[in-house]
Amino acid sequence: MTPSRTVKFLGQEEATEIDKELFNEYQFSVDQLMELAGLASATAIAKSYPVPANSSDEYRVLVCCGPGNNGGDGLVCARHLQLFGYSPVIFYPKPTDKELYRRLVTQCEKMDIEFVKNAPTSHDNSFHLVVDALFGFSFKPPVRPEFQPIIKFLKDTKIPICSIDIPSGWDVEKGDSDGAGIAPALLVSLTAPKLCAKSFHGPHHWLGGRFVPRALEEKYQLNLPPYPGTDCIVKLPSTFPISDTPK
Ligand SMILES: NC(=O)C1=CN([C@@H]2O[C@H](COP(=O)(O)OP(=O)(O)OC[C@H]3O[C@@H](n4cnc5c(N)ncnc54)[C@H](O)[C@@H]3O)[C@@H](O)[C@H]2O)[C@H](O)CC1
Ligand SMILES: [K+]
Repeated sequence: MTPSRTVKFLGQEEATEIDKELFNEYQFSVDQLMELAGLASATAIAKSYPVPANSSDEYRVLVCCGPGNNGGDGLVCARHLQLFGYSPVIFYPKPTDKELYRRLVTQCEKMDIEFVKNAPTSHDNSFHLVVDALFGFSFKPPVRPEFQPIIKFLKDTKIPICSIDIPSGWDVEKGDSDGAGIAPALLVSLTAPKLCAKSFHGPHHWLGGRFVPRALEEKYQLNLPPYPGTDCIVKLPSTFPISDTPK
């Protein structure tokens, strides 16, 4: 029988296990993978929402960053978005006191990327896009009180949301089970989609994080689609053939 080539959806535990294996067995550093994750995210955004040619208006993007590695991906993404011609503004309410994060913040500050202190309100229409880099695959519901205002903004806003790895606030495995969560227009799944991606019905689903060694892909039977040429992202169909459930 021909082996199934449908991409695998990861449970929370398996995503964590693969992440650990990349760091411990394959000896990647967080900085390396975060740079590729953030670059893939910015590339997916640029492919889906290009800056209009010959426009003199700023293309403002609000990048909301959380306290973990998902937030780090957001800081990297903001830096690349600026290099791609966007005008990112960062909301980073709980900066992580670790050297890696301090360096990422310094890089953004030195590139004149603005940091805002207050969570935007749903009346704020000054942005063309919002990047959701609040929580990734380590999120455990419910959202703690300090992040509720920004999640409320993401639920209420009409501005297209681009989520990195997980739509924030969604259960990593059950997804948006009650339909009351945020509704991103774009999702960049990193390494492989997580089970929650089955609830994603937006128009732009990308796979990024082109750093998975072949042996690791085979060990976890990820069945990743081929990346075209030298691209760092590949488009995933919005509706997947469902073949995998966590063991
Ligand atoms: N292998 C890969 O694909 C890589 C992915 N990357 C990105 O890393 C995140 C996972 O990062 P991690 O640090 O493990 O966790 P999170 O960012 O998801 O969040 C942890 C952070 O959030 C807090 N938190 C958890 N639950 C709640 C809650 N209910 N309310 C409020 N706060 C919460 C927790 O305390 C932590 O502070 C992955 O998704 C990718 O985006 C890497 O960058 C590269 C490798
Ligand atoms: K996210």
